[in-house]
Amino acid sequence: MSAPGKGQGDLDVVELRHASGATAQIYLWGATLTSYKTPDGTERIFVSPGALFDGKKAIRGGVPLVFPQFGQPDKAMAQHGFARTSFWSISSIEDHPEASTVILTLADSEATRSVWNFPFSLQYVVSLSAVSLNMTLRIKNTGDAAFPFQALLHTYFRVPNIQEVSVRGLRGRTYLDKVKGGEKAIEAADVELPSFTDRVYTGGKDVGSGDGAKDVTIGQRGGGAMYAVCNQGTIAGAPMPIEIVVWNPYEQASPGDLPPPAFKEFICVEPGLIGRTADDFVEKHELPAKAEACLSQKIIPM
Ligand SMILES: O=P(O)(O)OC[C@H]1O[C@@H](O)[C@H](O)[C@@H](O)[C@@H]1O
Repeated sequence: MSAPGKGQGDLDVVELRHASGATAQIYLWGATLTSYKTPDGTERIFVSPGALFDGKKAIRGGVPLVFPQFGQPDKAMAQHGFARTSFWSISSIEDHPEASTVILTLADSEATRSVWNFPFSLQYVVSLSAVSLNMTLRIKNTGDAAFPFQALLHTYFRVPNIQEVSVRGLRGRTYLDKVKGGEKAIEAADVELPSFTDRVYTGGKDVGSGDGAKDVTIGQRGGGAMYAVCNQGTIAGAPMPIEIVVWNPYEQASPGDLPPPAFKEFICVEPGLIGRTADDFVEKHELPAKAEACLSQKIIPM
């Protein structure tokens, strides 16, 4: 039976337990998913051994939610926004034969309005089945005027060794290389990460067509896939191209709460609604008054 409980630092968590034996754990602090185990008991998500569970700093690892900004274009707001450093509320926890599901919510408050003055409500649906984990962030503009926003699911996938990982499905897409000062290039091959990597892949023309072309797989170089990942997004009902951030800091850029060599054990592959045009991340998306945006990632461990 899925249920709320207590996690590290005495923080509130929801434990999802599906009848198949699959489990997941989501902290109300940041609505951060910190564990996803398949029915065989294998952990699929990485959390840093240096992660803080103090209700102050974002949890390093898991699946932090990035909203309403990516990075820090607006210096008055924290990097990656406030969703990952807010206390969320439980709306429902349900166990059904096909899936166990939790719904968490967050709405604007004095604290959020002081850094981003828009009314909104977020709903985060995490659904665990025998074969997959599905995370969907719904963003509702509850106000009377459109607002600009960005959103990502900042997933830290657990991998045996970052140096042996390759990401398939991004070939042919333009990317912005943050390690090279924002230089643009077209991806010619499967993505490998032999060193510090921080790239934003644009949503290709094929992306969002609903034909499965948006799928990305994470696997061993020259070997089999470890994860099939399906990323989708809509704004006001219209399918959107989904950008994908691929990040691993190696030792060079590991932050303080990620003590080396912990970087070896994950790859971030983060679907996002980042920029309004396919190759421009400067102009944010707009969510019209009363409209809803939706961003989801489905993970199928192989
Ligand atoms: O340290 P943070 O705020 O969690 O961010 C981690 C990384 O998140 C990625 O999404 C960004 O592309 C990186 O530039 C950033 O360093």
